[in-house]
Parts: sequence; structure tokens; C-alpha cells
Amino acid sequence: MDQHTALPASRTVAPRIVVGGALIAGGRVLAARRSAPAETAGRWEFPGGKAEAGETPPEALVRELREELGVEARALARIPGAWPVRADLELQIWTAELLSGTPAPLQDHSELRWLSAAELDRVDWLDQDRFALPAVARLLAAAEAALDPAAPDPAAPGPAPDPAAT
Ligand SMILES: Nc1nc2c([nH]c(=O)n2[C@H]2C[C@H](O)[C@@H](COP(=O)(O)OP(=O)(O)OP(=O)(O)O)O2)c(=O)[nH]1
Repeated sequence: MDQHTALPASRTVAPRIVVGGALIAGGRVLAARRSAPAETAGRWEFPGGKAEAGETPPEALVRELREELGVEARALARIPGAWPVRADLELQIWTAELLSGTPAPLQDHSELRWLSAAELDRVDWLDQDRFALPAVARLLAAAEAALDPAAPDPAAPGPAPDPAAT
């Protein structure tokens, strides 16, 4: 290899993106139980998968949700952060909304569950997904409050201190 074709030692290859979809409806998020491979079977994740070459993460998510769950969905916003799955694979989580269809575990999953904010901890999430759970819980609490206007607003400041109290 001559000096024009040699790669600089510092050059790295960008990891491939895995996109997970936090599909939110009715104040709940859809969690999916993996059916394979053996190392991750039984653990829970946000349905989705690897982006193909030339595909944006939202495009990949829409395709994966169609293939895996049989639904039409739209990616809404990325939850801040990116978490390494392996050296060559990086996880992003995007919120998404259901446009049509009822999710079914057609491919890659053995079970689906709609979880409220209070139920998020009840399943055994893949390690990397846990980083996104606090943000998902905040979104679910806001969605629940919007569904029930009588409920206290989770974003509202607490009561003012009582000046008479010592
Ligand atoms: N889909 C998904 N994968 C996740 C999440 N969290 C996490 O660590 N992963 C890991 C599990 C896998 O090692 C990898 C994604 O692989 P995958 O099997 O879902 O991807 P894919 O559907 O494109 O499958 P394939 O084409 O490789 O067969 O990322 C998540 O929330 N959703």
C-alpha cells in the first residue's frame, strides 16, 4: 500500500445504528420480549432494528415496525443519547406514534406489553434500553396527565412553602 492509499491510524468506522421505537399510545409504551438470539431471548426492548445503508433512523424504524409488528407508525423525536450495543453498533431510541394497525409479535418477539410509567420497571429490559427509561417515564407521565386533566401536572412546581410553618 503506498502513502496515498494508507488509512490514517486514527481513522474509525462509524457504528451502524440500531433504532428502537418507543411507541406511545394512551399513556403507555409498547415493550417487546425478544425471542432470539439465545443471549438476549426473554429480555425486553423497544421494537426496531438495524438501519440499512442509505436509510435514516426514522425510515428504518417505520420499516422495522411494519415488519416486526405489522403496523404503520411514524417516528416523532429522538430521545437524547446513543448507547453502544457493541463496538460496531449504536442504539438510538425514537418516540413513535401508531398510525394504523394493532401490534402483533409477528417476527423477533414472543410477547408484547403496553406499559404505563409505573409499570416500566416490571420487565427485564436489555441493559442499554435502561438508559432511556427515565426519559420515557417522563413522556408517559405527561401523556397520562394530558389524558386525565384532573390529575396533578407532573411538570408543575410543588406547593409553595407555608410561611406560617417554622
Ligand atoms: N431492536 C432493538 N435492538 C436492541 C435494543 N436494545 C438493544 O440493545 N438492542 C440490540 C439487540 C441486538 O443486538 C441489536 C439489534 O438487532 P436486531 O436483531 O433487532 O436487528 P434487526 O431486526 O435489524 O435484525 P437482523 O437484520 O440483524 O437480523 O441491538 C432495542 O431497544 N431494540
